Amino acid sequence: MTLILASQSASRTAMLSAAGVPFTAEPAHADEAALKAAMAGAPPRDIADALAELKALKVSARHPGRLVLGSDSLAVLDDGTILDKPRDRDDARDHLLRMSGKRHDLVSAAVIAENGRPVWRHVEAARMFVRPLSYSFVDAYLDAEWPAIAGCVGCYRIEGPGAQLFSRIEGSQFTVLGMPLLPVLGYLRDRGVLPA
Ligand SMILES: Nc1nc2c(ncn2[C@H]2C[C@H](O)[C@@H](COP(=O)(O)OP(=O)(O)OP(=O)(O)O)O2)c(=O)[nH]1
Repeated sequence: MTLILASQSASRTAMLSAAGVPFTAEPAHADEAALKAAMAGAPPRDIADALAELKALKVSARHPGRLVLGSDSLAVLDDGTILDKPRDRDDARDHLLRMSGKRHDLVSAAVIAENGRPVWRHVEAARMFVRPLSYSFVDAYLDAEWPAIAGCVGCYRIEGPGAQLFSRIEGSQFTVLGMPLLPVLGYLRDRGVLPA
């Protein structure tokens, strides 16, 4: 049985395709803003988990008997500030300068739902150590990467020139790309979607 990915994220669909997972993608069109507002002040991992669950449950309700995977990512600064995707190029510049020379966490959550109920969940964080960034570097980076990074929390494509932003990363690159892929693959093996 093929998995349904409740997402319109190019990065998430690319990850599952590259990993050889049989799936179809269907956007959830969930009201993420309302949930984020309702959970203001909650731990970022709980927010990412709840958003992933919201997407998975919404699509699962439309597909009885199918496994549905929802995912969400947040960038969390060391003072607890949560950064979403940049509104525009100036917002991306602001995000990058706020992250310059500091560590932030890229938190990615995944929830799998079946028959409208969550049956599996996992949250992971990658620790991202941004090197000190000059204004000229940031402006040249945005000249090259805007608007390609418009859909990316953290304002980088780690698989692309975004790698130049970091002195070190701790954790899985998959988590940065948009989901804790290896635990997801483990559950899919448990459920017979992938070969053991
Ligand atoms: N290709 C790439 N994408 C990244 C990177 N870092 C973050 N992203 C993307 C993955 C997700 O599409 C996006 C996180 O935003 P969300 O979790 O709200 O998902 P999005 O709205 O894109 O799609 P979805 O809610 O799943 O339909 O940021 C990266 O380094 N490379």
